[in-house]
Amino acid sequence: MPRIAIAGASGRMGRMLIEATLQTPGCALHAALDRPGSPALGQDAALFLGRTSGVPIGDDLAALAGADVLIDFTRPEGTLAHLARCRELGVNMIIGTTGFDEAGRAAIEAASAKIAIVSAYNMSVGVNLVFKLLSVAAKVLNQGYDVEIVEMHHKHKVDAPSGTAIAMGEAVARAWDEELKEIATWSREGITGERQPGTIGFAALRGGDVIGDHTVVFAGPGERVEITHKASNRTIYAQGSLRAAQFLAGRSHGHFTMQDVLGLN
Ligand SMILES: NC(=O)C1=CN([C@@H]2O[C@H](COP(=O)(O)OP(=O)(O)OC[C@H]3O[C@@H](n4cnc5c(N)ncnc54)[C@H](OP(=O)(O)O)[C@@H]3O)[C@@H](O)[C@H]2O)C=CC1
Ligand SMILES: O=C(O)C1=N[C@H](C(=O)O)C[C@H](O)C1
Repeated sequence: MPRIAIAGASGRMGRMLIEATLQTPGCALHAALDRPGSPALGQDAALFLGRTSGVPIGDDLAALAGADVLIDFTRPEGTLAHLARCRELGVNMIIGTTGFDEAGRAAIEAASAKIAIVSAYNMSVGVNLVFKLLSVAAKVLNQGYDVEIVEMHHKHKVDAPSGTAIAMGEAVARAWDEELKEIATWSREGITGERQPGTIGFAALRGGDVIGDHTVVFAGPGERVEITHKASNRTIYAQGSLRAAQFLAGRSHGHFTMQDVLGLN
């Protein structure tokens, strides 16, 4: 039975994860964390569900001791602080946070020599299937097709483009034997000149309560292929995270993705 700690306990994803953990037979809620100064500190982690779990929300990372896995959907700086403590304590991690820079990604990779980590910019089954579809589409539509990635999220999202959009761009770039950072056009404004062939364009829309929509457009001569995923409930990310926690049970180290968890690799 994985003993699960959850970071960002009062956040949008933290709450979904607490609910899913409490509802999943074989999973136990071990600790709930939020940042120092959070108004949620001291509350029962399940208060928002109108029930009690016996686990108060705290900011002391010592509460991680004895957990099998920390599920972390917070911010890069929070996740990296949690990563350091998990590494010391030998607690595995599921990382859903987006917006890491290269140094952050390298820190996660380095920590995976000591603890087992699943990190993924999108934990849903559907998006992970889309990564596969994109790889096939990009191999077929590899000449004369312009790729544009459009995403829309709720008005509270702080990073752009979304981690998922970046991962979709990476799936296309990989299929073309390219590095995304060499061929990405992250945004456009003003007199941009004509589109350069072989580039991947990104557009990020923000508004309302949109959970997460992503479309990859392959625009070619005389036709357009569009591959779209739309999230209508955050439970898809929580369920994927719990699958990842079960996947890590008994693993001591290594860096895995949701493709590994879902057997898509
Ligand atoms: N991989 C995936 O499948 C998904 C990834 N995400 C990603 O997960 C992250 C969280 O999203 P969401 O739940 O919507 O965000 P929220 O802002 O709703 O929740 C974030 C939580 O983390 C806390 N937090 C913020 N900064 C820190 C810090 N430095 N240390 C510790 N805790 C901190 C927040 O506390 P406070 O509110 O007090 O600041 C809050 O409780 C984002 O990066 C998002 O892109 C989201 C959905 C799916
Ligand atoms: O912030 C969100 O909400 C989401 N973030 C992830 C991302 O950046 O891709 C996953 C999902 O799209 C929701």
